[in-house]
Amino acid sequence: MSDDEADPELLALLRQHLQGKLTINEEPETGVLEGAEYVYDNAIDVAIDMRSCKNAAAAIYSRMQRKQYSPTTWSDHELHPKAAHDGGDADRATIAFIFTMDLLNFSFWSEKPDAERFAIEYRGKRWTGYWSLVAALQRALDEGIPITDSHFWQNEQEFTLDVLKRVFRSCTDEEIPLLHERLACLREAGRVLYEKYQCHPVNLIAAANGSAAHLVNLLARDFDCFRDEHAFDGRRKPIRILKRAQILVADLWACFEGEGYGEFWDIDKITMFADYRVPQILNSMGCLTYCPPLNSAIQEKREIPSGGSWEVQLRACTIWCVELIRREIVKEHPDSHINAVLIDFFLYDTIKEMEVAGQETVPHHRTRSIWY
Ligand SMILES: Nc1nc2c(c(CN[C@H]3C=C[C@H](O)[C@@H]3O)cn2[C@@H]2O[C@H](COP(=O)(O)O)[C@@H](O)[C@H]2O)c(=O)[nH]1
Repeated sequence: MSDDEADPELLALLRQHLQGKLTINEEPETGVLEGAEYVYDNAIDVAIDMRSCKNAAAAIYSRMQRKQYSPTTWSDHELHPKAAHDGGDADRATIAFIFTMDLLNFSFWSEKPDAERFAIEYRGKRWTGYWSLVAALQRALDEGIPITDSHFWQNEQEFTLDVLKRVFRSCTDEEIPLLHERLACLREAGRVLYEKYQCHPVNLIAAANGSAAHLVNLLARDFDCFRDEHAFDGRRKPIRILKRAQILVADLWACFEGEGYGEFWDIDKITMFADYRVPQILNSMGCLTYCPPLNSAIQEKREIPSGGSWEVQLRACTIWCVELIRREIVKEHPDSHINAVLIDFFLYDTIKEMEVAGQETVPHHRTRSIWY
């Protein structure tokens, strides 16, 4: 066959595709990692130190091994719901809990001293930060408030701002940040679940056909409050961070231990979750470094605008930094089942242990938004 004659088999495939008879199995992609690398390549205020990343990879791997870190670690936390693994009503309730939790999983940081910051009293303990959210939801359910029911979220007579205030009532004088925004997230989610998913997030999972990336894309497509993407540096396409959409998929995967409602064949496509804690520990390990003005803003606990160049560079470079650490671990330990989700969970839990032990060496950055 001369060079200018096309391969007849390829022509036949192309003809079938054009006639819609052939669906080339396009693997869903979220685009998060592509955007993170683009920002890293164009960042001037945030940098990644490769030597520190190599050292961090070795330290993280050995500590994860020692702690036998796995998806089951998620359920070890006393406040997290436990999967029944039978696909019945209990598991549906767990899905509704995790969906509600990750709708509201943002912005708990406070400038007040520990004794005065927003805190939830539950099961005889004071919970702050992310755990205050989980405690508040568990307490509401114990008190008969159907806070995880999407019908309730849409009922403006029954579910008022005052009811949400009660759900998040603090044992200090400080209220939970962004209370109105949290109500708006629940109202929107209730409407979308009613319009598209027969009022329950279990139908969202079904629509994803076992793909983590597809579920993330459905969340970003259908819910404004999950569409965590931002303009950067004049680039035509926004940078997709999708932190709460991704952590929702990861929490389902971890809670159900990769089975049943937590089974995603492409879970390794999920990146770390760009919050305000993981950048903090990566900065303290020397992996992530900032230009002097940004570093001063963080050290002096000045607020950094949501969606601004500094903040997008910080979040995207954190995603890329964890990806480099993941690649380093996989290169040194090809048989390890470590993915970005487990590295992220491990880093978050580690910085929280450091916080409790008073061992934080650098502050986390302060941005107030519904994205993280
Ligand atoms: N990247 C990342 N960010 C995470 C988490 C979690 C909790 N995940 C649990 C599930 C499995 C893990 O083992 C954890 O036990 C919360 N956050 C975010 O941090 C911030 C809260 O910080 P603070 O106010 O100090 O509690 C806020 O943006 C919140 O969305 C995580 O895992 N990864």
